[in-house]
Amino acid sequence: MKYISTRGQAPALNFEDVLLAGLASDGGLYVPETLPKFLPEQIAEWASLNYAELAEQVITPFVADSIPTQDLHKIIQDTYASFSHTAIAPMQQLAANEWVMELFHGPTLAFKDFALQLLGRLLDYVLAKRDERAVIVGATSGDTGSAAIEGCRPCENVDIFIMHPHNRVSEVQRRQMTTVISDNVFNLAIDGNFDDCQAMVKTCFANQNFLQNKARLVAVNSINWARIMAQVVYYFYAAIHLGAPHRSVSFSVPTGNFGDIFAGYIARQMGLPINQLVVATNRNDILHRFISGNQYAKEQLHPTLSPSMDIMISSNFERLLFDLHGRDGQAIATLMEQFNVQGTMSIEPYRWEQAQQLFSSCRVSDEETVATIKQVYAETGYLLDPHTAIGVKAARRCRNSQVNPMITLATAHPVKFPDAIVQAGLASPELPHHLTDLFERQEHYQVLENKLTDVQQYIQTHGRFFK
Ligand SMILES: Cc1ncc(COP(=O)(O)O)c(C=O)c1O
Ligand SMILES: N[C@@H](CCOP(=O)(O)O)C(=O)O
Repeated sequence: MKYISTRGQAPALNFEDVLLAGLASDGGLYVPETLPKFLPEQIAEWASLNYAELAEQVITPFVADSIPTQDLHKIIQDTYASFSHTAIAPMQQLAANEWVMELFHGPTLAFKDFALQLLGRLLDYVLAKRDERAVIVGATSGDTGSAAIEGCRPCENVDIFIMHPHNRVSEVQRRQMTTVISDNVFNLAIDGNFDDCQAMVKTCFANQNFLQNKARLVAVNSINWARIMAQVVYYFYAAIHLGAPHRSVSFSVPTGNFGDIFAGYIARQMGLPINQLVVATNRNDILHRFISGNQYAKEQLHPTLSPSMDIMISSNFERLLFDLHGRDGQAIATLMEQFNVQGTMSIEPYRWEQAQQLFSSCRVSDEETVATIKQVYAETGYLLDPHTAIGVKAARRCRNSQVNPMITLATAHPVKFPDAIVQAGLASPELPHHLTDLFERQEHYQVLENKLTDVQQYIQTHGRFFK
């Protein structure tokens, strides 16, 4: 399968090169040139598969030209063996036709493990085969960081530098990253917000001279197509569980960088009967303002009780725009340039209306988040994390059918965000066994100014490949 850039000027690549590429050389994001499509009969045959078996079916067409079947089989089996629940992504029913899918049974207790446990193994495999070394530079609002560290730390040929916004992630999230002591793991607390960190990652890809040809630069954020690919699987898993392909389902997705919900959009393009995708945002609502009013405009970023979604510039939104513009790379290059200069964009109404046919959106305040945690707990005894609560609230407000099951993605375990749980008047759950001593472990991280040159210099002076 070939992958092309959303800005139309970078060379088409195969999966292996896309995995290692991060951003395309023209600043765009890679997407498959054509998506694999599954027929209803084929999807129906998958009803008896477990998660890893299903993942193999869904992922194979994306990687077949780079990874032999038996190697992929082993990589996927190992990936999901690291999860603590035998169902991998269990479903919980809240009410009639209302479900949550728990995506927090991986090692770092957030949905990021689904893709980053796989991505680490794929990287290790490809780098070893090519005898190459990689420097990962990643940005996190809290969850990608620890999942990437956990997924990539065992990779012999990888150094991993993760930037998080200083004092803007939860203490559990910070400790999950900073207590990992390994000579290839580096945590940087940046005096800025997540957008600042993400912008530095993208600038590093645009100009890689700072690496002095010592290693290649690799992305662990959802700009890397492999992240999206792995996340497509659980949409199939949930939908089949609830009757697909014979029944359509809807999803509500707590959204920040638009990666997770974009994976749902891709699943639908591949043949999964999805009726509605609800974009659930916190106060940082740029995506809600686009879906509801065709206005994609930068505003100040505010800290909230759902810190992982404190994001303004949503990387994967460009992938959706590409499709809405008939996959015209030049049009996207022009649009993104306009957005970079003016900080705002709208698209032609007929294109926006096309998006509205599938996507709905809702902004949920901190007060509503806390009230939802409280309400759902009172109704069902089930404890939501604040991000999932935003998804549930948005689902209840936006759903366009009571007949199709509505599934909210439970993107993180509540133990990661005790502030919101306590504000809801509830007791924060206990840390799972492998993290019980998290608060006693020693932390290692470097606070840096929000300056690219400082970050790059840090990488040069600390990275193993520069010695
Ligand atoms: C717990 C949690 N929920 C939701 C999101 C939003 O996901 P996405 O950025 O893929 O839209 C994130 C971070 O990305 C997260 O960490
Ligand atoms: N919420 C994320 C932000 C980064 O998003 P990504 O999906 O592009 O890696 C986080 O927790 O770090």
